[in-house]
Amino acid sequence: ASPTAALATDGDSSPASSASMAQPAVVDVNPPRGTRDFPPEEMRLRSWLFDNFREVSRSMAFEEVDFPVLESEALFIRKAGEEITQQLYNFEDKGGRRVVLRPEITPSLARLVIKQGKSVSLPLKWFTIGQCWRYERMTRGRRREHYQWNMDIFGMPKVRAEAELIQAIVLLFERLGITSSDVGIRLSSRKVLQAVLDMYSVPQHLFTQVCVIVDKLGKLSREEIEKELISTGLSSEAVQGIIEVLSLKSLSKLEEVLGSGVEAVADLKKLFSLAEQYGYADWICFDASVVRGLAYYTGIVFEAFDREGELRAICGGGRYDRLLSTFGTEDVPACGFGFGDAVIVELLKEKGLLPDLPRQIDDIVFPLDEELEGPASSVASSLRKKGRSVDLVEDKRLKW
Ligand SMILES: OCc1cccc(Br)n1
Repeated sequence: ASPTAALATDGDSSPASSASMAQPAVVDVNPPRGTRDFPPEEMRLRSWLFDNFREVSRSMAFEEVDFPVLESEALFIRKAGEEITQQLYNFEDKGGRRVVLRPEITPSLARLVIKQGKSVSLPLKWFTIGQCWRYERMTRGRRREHYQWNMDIFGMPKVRAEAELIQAIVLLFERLGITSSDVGIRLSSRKVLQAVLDMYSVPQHLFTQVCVIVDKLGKLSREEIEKELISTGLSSEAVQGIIEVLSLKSLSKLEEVLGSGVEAVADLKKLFSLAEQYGYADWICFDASVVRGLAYYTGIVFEAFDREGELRAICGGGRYDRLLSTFGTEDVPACGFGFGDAVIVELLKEKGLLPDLPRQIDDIVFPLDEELEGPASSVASSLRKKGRSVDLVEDKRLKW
């Protein structure tokens, strides 16, 4: 019954008279601001997308894991000024604990790796699909929740891990009918920025803050970026050097600037060579401006974007070799990505790639009169036991 009908009953179980049915609902039937309902048709699309996430994860021998949406706030307190930590959906629970609706999943993955400690052998290849939250002033009218597919590898220090994760992303796009002319994957390494900061003797403690600022390239004007960089204490010479290197789109040019034998260049060259072997070289391109906005990335970073339209980031990720030590334990090299459920659906709509997902019923059993209700139930039951989807219908539909 619709909420209106439920609210309009006159105290007993039967619906109230039709006159009172016209009254507006007492409670707002919309979901909380920034959140979504998934009625059957939308839920079929979401399940189809998640089934594709799962099938790619299975094909790459990743194991599914899961975590509470509710996490300790301490897992997400970082000082680098990231948007994600400034929009925490945080509160104090009835036990006085500081908790959050998680804004991302990587810290939970790291927490479980630490919890399991030596009882697991490396490398670990884990995936999960889970809802993530942010509390953003609704001035921008953006969503406050989305579902994210995460794939992460723990204990694989070499670039092979990044190459595996990028293949997973390409396999997903190909399963959905998206091609490398629709979408590209930009990649770089935070070691590029590290090398530039070293050239200008910038103190190491500024590294994550600088990464978070330069991640806004393309969103803020160059002047605003320069102003924010200067405000961290960088010299104008260092700021110009950073902007110049981050505008590079050619690996050979980068090698000219940074010199050969730089680890960043070696890593990227190795990744491009692996990409040829995997067969997805036409999907990827080097772009030194890619740094991603999460403080804990330490190496290669990548993001998929639509080549037309607003160049939205569809998914992104990177290497985070020093996240575990921020939780007080020894580091395990790691890398992973997050892939949201909303931008990809917008892209599929724009490309005319949304699948037709009709309701799936194998049989309808319909008792022609009351005497047949019993036999209809046994027919439906035996068909269901054979695995068929059976809709046992009433002879009268509730009119409301
Ligand atoms: O990717 C940033 C993000 C985090 C949580 C919720 C939403 Br919507 N978006």
